[in-house]
Amino acid sequence: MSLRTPAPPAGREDEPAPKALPVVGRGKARAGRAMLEVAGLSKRYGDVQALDGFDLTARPGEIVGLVGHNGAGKSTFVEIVSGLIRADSGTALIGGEEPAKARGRIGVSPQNIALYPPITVREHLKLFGGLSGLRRKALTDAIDELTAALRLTEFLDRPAGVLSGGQQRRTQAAVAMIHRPALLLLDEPTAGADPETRQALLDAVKLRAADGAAVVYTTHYLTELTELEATLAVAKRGRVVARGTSAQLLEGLPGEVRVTLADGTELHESTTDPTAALMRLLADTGQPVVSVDVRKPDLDDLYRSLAVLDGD
Ligand SMILES: Nc1ncnc2c1ncn2[C@@H]1O[C@H](COP(=O)(O)OP(=O)(O)OP(=O)(O)O)[C@@H](O)[C@H]1O
Repeated sequence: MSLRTPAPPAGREDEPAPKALPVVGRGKARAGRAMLEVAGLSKRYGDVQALDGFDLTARPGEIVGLVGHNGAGKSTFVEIVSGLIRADSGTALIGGEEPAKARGRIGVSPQNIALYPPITVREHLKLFGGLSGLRRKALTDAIDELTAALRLTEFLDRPAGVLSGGQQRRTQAAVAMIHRPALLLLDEPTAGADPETRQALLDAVKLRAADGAAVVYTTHYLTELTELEATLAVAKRGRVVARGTSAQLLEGLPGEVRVTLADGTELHESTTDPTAALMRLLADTGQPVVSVDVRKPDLDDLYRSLAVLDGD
């Protein structure tokens, strides 16, 4: 890739936040040098500026939840860091090395399934584990452990092409993890997944992070990032506009209280104090209440708050 801007110094997340970032937090980040250091990445496709100064770091053991609207540039970032495409400018370093040199240290689960239909789950894992240097018992142990964690054991000898969508997603994740990469890039790994598939993936990701991998996990589901205890990076128009824990980023944002009355009337209030709002709504209903729903602030609320800050 073309690399024109200098590499960022180690530990840059310790520096004061640029003004554009509402919150900066380090979450579970371990001390020491970041495994992933991305600074000022730009990428243009014709008229579309897909990335426009994208910065992100991830430390060993940290799970970074990369969120943002469709088209914010998340997959383009993943493709550049995994060495599939080149940036126009900026730096992407994995353990201090460019993506092309760091391939063996990266595991990628792309947004679109990329498996070989005729070959089995076991053959996929033997192939990718073998390419990274795993042999004999180490390889079979790694396959057994990972497929058990991802609840894939019973599908080991089935060709990828006949697996269900959820089974393929888990196989894709297994291919990304088999060589215990230092950097794991998972691009919407649970898209379309049922609850069991989702849980298996989340459990496996947590194990890898506990093992010391730096993980970048793109998703549209905040609940997954809460379960993963991920720090959040919010992408917008090709750059990261907010960084912190979900508690930090959501603090002070209003959720919603909704009360449905017997005659079908719906009362709702956007509020940061659901108890007080509920008391207010219930005080003068004058008829039986059918249901009460309290919604905590979510990613949509976060995006809206950032849009207000940006003057959108
Ligand atoms: N190969 C390509 N050719 C042309 N435009 C592209 C290409 N890849 C991405 N883009 C454009 O770049 C922008 C960023 O796309 P990207 O896929 O990175 O967004 P994203 O945040 O991953 O979105 P989503 O949440 O929908 O997956 C979009 O406007 C997209 O249309």
